[in-house]
Amino acid sequence: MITIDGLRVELDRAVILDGVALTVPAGRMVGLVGPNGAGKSTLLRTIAGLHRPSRGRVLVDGRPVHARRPRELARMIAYLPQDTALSFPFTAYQVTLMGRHPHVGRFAMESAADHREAERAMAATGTTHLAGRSVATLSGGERQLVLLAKAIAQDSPVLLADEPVSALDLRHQLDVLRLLRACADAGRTVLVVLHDLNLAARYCTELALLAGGRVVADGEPARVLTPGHLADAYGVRAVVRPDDLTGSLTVTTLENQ
Ligand SMILES: Nc1ncnc2c1ncn2[C@@H]1O[C@H](COP(=O)(O)OP(=O)(O)OP(=O)(O)O)[C@@H](O)[C@H]1O
Repeated sequence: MITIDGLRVELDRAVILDGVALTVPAGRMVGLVGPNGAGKSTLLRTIAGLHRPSRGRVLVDGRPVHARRPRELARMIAYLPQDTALSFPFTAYQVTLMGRHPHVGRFAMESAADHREAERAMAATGTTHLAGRSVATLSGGERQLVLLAKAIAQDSPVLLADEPVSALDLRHQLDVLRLLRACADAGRTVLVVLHDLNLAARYCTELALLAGGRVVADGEPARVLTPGHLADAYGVRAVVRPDDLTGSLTVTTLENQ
């Protein structure tokens, strides 16, 4: 579904990503992990068509993202940004319903089916009780969940989420990652930026570890989360062990190198 090859992205004449290659088939949930400033958000934004590669290519469903018209791209890709600040006083329901816009005719109103999708997305993200609230008055976590509802309502084959659990409590973190994984299991392609390596190992089918604008390692969590890769990428000493309870890997950091 997503093919990235020899990707170089420059912003304000600085090279942010270089030589990035990544292939993500449908039905996978890939966690983008790596230190601050590694280029994770830039990579997600480039796949979303918001940055233009200076070299290489980003194909979604076989076509370069930049060759697609915005509306067509919005039907292919839902993008949940890291910054969830919303300055307009729309209600949470109106914001969620905006996820349906790529599917609504130019001068048409949302159909009953669009409303049903929005309601379903709010139920799936546990935000139904916020429907009538102005998004300007929501807490950071509530806003993050409503923007996820909007992305889910968009019902696109590709879902890109930049740190979707950064403002969430323990319970909501699990709910959201379970929901994203269910989207992948249902055949969507999910790319998610996460800082919590334990959650990433538990919920993602694959990981891509970025550092300094390059992919240090990618593949199954056990291939990526090795002490050597973590030392290279983060400059920390870490122990990686299987967790008896979850069955996935856990990373314990010992100290900075
Ligand atoms: N418009 C820009 N002009 C110049 N440099 C930029 C621009 N946008 C981002 N950068 C730089 O690119 C690098 C990668 O940024 P990016 O936001 O992709 O990192 P990240 O891995 O998502 O980091 P974090 O985990 O802190 O969110 C950073 O050093 C950042 O300062």
